[in-house]
Amino acid sequence: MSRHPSSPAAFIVDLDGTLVDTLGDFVEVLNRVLAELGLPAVSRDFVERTIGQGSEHLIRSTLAHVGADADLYEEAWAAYQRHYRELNGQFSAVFPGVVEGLDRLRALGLPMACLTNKPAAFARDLLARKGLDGYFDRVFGGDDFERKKPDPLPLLKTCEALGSEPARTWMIGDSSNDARAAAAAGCPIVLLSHGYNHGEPIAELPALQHLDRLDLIRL
Ligand SMILES: O=C(O)COP(=O)(O)O
Ligand SMILES: [Mg+2]
Repeated sequence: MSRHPSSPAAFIVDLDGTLVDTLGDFVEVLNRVLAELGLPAVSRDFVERTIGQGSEHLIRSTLAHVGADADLYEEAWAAYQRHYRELNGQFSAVFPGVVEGLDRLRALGLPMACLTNKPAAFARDLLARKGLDGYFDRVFGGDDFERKKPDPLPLLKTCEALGSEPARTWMIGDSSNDARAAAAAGCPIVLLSHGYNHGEPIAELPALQHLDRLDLIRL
């Protein structure tokens, strides 16, 4: 029985910037790819501003940023996959408060999914390597649906998979992609401040809750 109308019935949790600080992985992979292609390296700042919309967007933006020919995309994509598969998680860390926060969510006994724009295979691998895989009934990546966040489709499909109503399925994320997708899907949004929001302050986006750590979530 629900405690009040907006009490959660399920949770959908983003991965990069929300559960795991993966910026180091992205920087390392991209710079290995660029070195292999004989192109200049990119800065951590550039990568932080650019991640969140999936690997295709990241690779295309990176090639454009270093002034490379867009025709290099296929080669860069293949190299990106190879390097990412190999070092996934090695330059990443679980954010403080995440394990405690997930424990608090799990204690409610509600269905939980991880939904990221990262390719699903990399997401599953990263969750397992960081010991976070056991929390989720379902894991969906950017290649599981026709469109990625900020489109609402991935959230609506995930609600369907969890058997939960969007209005009572809380999305927990770190960027405007999560916030826009949640708003369009009709899901309440909880935003974490420690992630990557294209260089914009996340506090400016409307949310049910703004948190500095996941374990501070009000349930
Ligand atoms: O763009 C990505 O690959 C990661 O994005 P996420 O924040 O949806 O996990
Ligand atoms: Mg994110």
